[in-house]
Amino acid sequence: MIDETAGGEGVAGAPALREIFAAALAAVDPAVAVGREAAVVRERYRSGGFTRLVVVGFGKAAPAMGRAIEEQLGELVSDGLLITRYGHGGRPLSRLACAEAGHPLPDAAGVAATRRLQALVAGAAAGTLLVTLISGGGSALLVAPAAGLSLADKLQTTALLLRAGAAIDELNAVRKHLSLVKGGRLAALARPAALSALILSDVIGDRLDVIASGPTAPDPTTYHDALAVLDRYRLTGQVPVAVSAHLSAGAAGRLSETPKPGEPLFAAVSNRIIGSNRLALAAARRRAEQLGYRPVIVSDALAGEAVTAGRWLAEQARSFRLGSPGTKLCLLAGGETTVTVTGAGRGGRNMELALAFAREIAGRSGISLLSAGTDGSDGPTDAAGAMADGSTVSRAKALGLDPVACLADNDSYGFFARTGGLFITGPTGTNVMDLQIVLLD
Ligand SMILES: O=C(O)[C@H](O)CO
Repeated sequence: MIDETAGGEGVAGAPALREIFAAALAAVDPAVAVGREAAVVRERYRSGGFTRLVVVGFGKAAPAMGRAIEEQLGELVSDGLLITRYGHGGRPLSRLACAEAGHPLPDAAGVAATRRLQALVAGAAAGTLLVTLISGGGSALLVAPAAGLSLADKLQTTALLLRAGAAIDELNAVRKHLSLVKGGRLAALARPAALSALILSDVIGDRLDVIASGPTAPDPTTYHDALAVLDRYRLTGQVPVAVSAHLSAGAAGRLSETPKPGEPLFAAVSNRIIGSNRLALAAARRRAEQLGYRPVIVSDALAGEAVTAGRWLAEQARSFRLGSPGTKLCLLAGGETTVTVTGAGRGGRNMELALAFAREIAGRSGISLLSAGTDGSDGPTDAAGAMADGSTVSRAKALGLDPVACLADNDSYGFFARTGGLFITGPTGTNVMDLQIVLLD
């Protein structure tokens, strides 16, 4: 998946950090993950007596997943459409069409592509198996505003929630109740066809109803929950009038709810998580062991401010070092942190975490860290993340760089670009959040 990585020069553990990260990524390569499931889909198709196989997909990994389906099940595929982010389509597919659209904010191209996808799904008759490929970013890319709402209404609501710092389950509880396809409604549209969803999870806890706003999963949330989210972030009076009117009408029972757990329509739906951060962590653990480290997964749900997470990881490193002197250890964490931007610099959550970590371990030998996004991008930069060790801060100071000032300015990219810690992979084709690898040599 990644042929070559660059960066991390001067960081003591860089070669092992790179190897462990590459092993984690290989385990969640969409082609490998879809390949593992292809036999299950083929068997369902055969034993269920299906006569047509239609493929739809949406998310950042949709093209890679679609390509794997073509390779494994190509002769069965009658039709299909994928929707991905601008610039992520890659080389043309042979049986599936691929449309590109706006992400993280949806756009008119997304609405148009979703209309085509809805037509394909609604037209699937009994005897059709609809293979649905779902990955992170799906909420923005599969976009069909509910009746009475416009794309602008959805855009404004999403932007307000993102800026207010709403968690992904909260954001998606609202999105599900403003949509014709999210929150299980795509599965409803597919009836009487049967549906097999293959899902690459990019959310902590792998909740089916949260990943890409759960278009094929039962939705445990309600219009009341969506209104409660707006209330929690004091956005009730700020979202467009059409949005609050829609949610209030739903809460008053005047609109149909999203399909709920236990509804008969889900009897024909199989939702399978084929790749996740936990799977990546498990592969990282195996590779670390092969390299002679004792691996410890210290968190599979690392969230909150990146700086706080970086300090916490440094604290873990110090206490594991104290508790097991002389043992080669590999501490592993996974999840997705956030950055509250107050400065004018460039950076991303992984680089910011690594900078905070570097400050805490400054001057110590035998500790190194890699923090990186599995999709190969960290914030609006060309880096996946950064590496740091006990010499990072002194290298920075020798260059006249002040780590505290860089952190205050959210300029972690500038910091690591000059100290040599940037970790660059290019787009990896997958997305299962972030990984942190700490080596204690
Ligand atoms: O699309 C989304 O909703 C996020 O990437 C979480 O899956």
